[in-house]
Amino acid sequence: MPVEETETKVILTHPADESTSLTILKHGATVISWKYKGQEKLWLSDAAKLDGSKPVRGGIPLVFPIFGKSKDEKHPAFKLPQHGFARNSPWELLGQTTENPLTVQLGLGPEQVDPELYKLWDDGKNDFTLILSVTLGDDYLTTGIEVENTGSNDFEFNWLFHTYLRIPDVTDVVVNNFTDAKCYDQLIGENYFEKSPMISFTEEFDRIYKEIDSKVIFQVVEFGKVLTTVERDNLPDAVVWNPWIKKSEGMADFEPKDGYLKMLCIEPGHVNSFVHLKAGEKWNGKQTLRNGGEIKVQTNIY
Ligand SMILES: O=P(O)(O)OC[C@H]1O[C@@H](O)[C@H](O)[C@@H](O)[C@@H]1O
Repeated sequence: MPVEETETKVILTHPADESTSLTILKHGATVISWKYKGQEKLWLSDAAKLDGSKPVRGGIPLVFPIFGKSKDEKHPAFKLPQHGFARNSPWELLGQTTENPLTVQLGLGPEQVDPELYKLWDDGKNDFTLILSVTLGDDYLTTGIEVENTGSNDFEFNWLFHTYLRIPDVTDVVVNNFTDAKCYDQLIGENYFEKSPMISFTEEFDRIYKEIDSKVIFQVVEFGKVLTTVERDNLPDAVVWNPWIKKSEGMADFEPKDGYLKMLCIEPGHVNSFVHLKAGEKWNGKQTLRNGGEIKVQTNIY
């Protein structure tokens, strides 16, 4: 069976190769595993809560309608917890949409969100439908989101795929194609242009790269070999995050404590500015993670 549904999960198995599969937890519609030919490509904490009591520490949590915590008291999302409520709500499997490549959709509307949480966004005034499409390709995983404003008032939101990539050792990898991109470094609170030809990791890392053209891809490269390629559609920003030693120690659901060496978050999103969505309108964004790839060097100067 290419698509199997249990009470808490949806499992997709590639019809031509059962060693290629993925698992989606209905809680948060979080993809918690993507195996390409038997090799796990996503990082999931050993202490991740998979029972719906917390957002999942690992896989691909979904960030909506706010990235981080709003600092603007007057903003409609000010009262929401960090990263909003999509990653912390029970999504529903809508069904399989295509056989080749294998695609399923999951949906979320206000009625599924904890009412106490939903109320914190603009006093519960915003009516929306989220549809997540998850595709398991031969050597890729695509997650696409459609946000529809089904209400009568306009609203604004951030979207982000908080993707935790599993890697052999973060100190051995570099990531390309952020060179000359605008960047906000969350650790020092400063804006600058990224100047490194490749970014590398030797300490805590938390940067928002902004307004990067859709045709620019990001690649995680280990000793000259591409491990994973990240492609984006209509998601201009990308957060790159590694908690390193101290921050990992402070997260109860982060295990093992040296797990930061085995993970790197590359998070395509629309977070530098809000998407303004008029009543009745729809917005779409998409990321594709591809196993391997040829090294491609691109610039952010146009
Ligand atoms: O602990 P959370 O809410 O899952 O967030 C994890 C990280 O998410 C990243 O996207 C942020 O840039 C970090 O600042 C944050 O620490």
